[in-house]
Amino acid sequence: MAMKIGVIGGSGIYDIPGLEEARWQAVETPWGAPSDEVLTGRLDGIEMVFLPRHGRGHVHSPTAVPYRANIDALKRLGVTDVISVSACGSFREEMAPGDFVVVDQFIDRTFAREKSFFGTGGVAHVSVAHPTCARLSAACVSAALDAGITVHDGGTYLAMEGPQFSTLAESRMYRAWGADVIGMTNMPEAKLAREAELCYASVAMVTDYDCWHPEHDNVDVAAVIATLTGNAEKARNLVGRLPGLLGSARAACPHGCDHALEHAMITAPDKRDPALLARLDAVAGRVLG
Ligand SMILES: CSC[C@H]1O[C@H](OP(=O)(O)O)[C@H](O)[C@@H]1O
Ligand SMILES: Nc1ncnc2[nH]cnc12
Repeated sequence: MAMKIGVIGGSGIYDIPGLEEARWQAVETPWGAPSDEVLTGRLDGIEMVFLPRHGRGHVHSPTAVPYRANIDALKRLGVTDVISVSACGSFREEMAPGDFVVVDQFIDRTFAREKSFFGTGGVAHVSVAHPTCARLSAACVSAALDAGITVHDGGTYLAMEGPQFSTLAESRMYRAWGADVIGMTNMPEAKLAREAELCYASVAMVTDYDCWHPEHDNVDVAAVIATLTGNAEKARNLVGRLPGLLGSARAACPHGCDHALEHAMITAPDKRDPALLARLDAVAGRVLG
């Protein structure tokens, strides 16, 4: 199978320059419109699809990002591996602004979003014990090291609803829970990628110390943007190295991301809702036949 890399760009990352035959194109999905048109093209001979999570011009709030449409659109376009690039706050002294964290765990505190492609008439339960792909994450760590970025291999990302930043009590509590970084978007994105049988890795770029650190100012958008200006360049450098590391011929995922739905559907075939099955054509077509 051919490798096709999808990149979801977060705050401060609204395009990726340097794609060959780059073209912005609209994609329709049964879950509505994605955040924006997608940018398709090739990098070092590998097909790439880029999607700005909040839309160009940062239109969608974290709650309003159409997560299901975004993941469906990438799947529909034949993407096999998704790299999420996000801004985040840090709960650890040693994870400093400017550092990257290749996240491997999440605590999902979001509550106002559609979190699954499945539902009445088509119930499925996938495992998210290991919510990111270890193979793809390892490639991101290598790409970051090659690019001279200070990168932390693994970390727990707390996904909050927002759009307001955390209170001091929340920030202290999340630290005590063992969270390493905080953001507003990687959930339900990671869960939906798993349901769609896509390998998913999350590169979180530290922009601030949230509000827990006695020697740093409380986070605000100006601080995030100031750090992001440098981080965005680093992120593009990282992404530019991925085609060389991943290669064009893709072996099946050794961790089973691309077979996550194998034993997940529990609704009896004669009880399934044809309308829902139709919407699942791209996401679950492999198992629904
Ligand atoms: C602009 S500060 C808060 C905003 O930034 C992060 O966005 P993303 O995860 O898409 O990079 C954070 O999650 C909030 O949405
Ligand atoms: N401290 C923070 N909390 C939530 N989302 C963020 N994105 C960047 N910094 C953040």
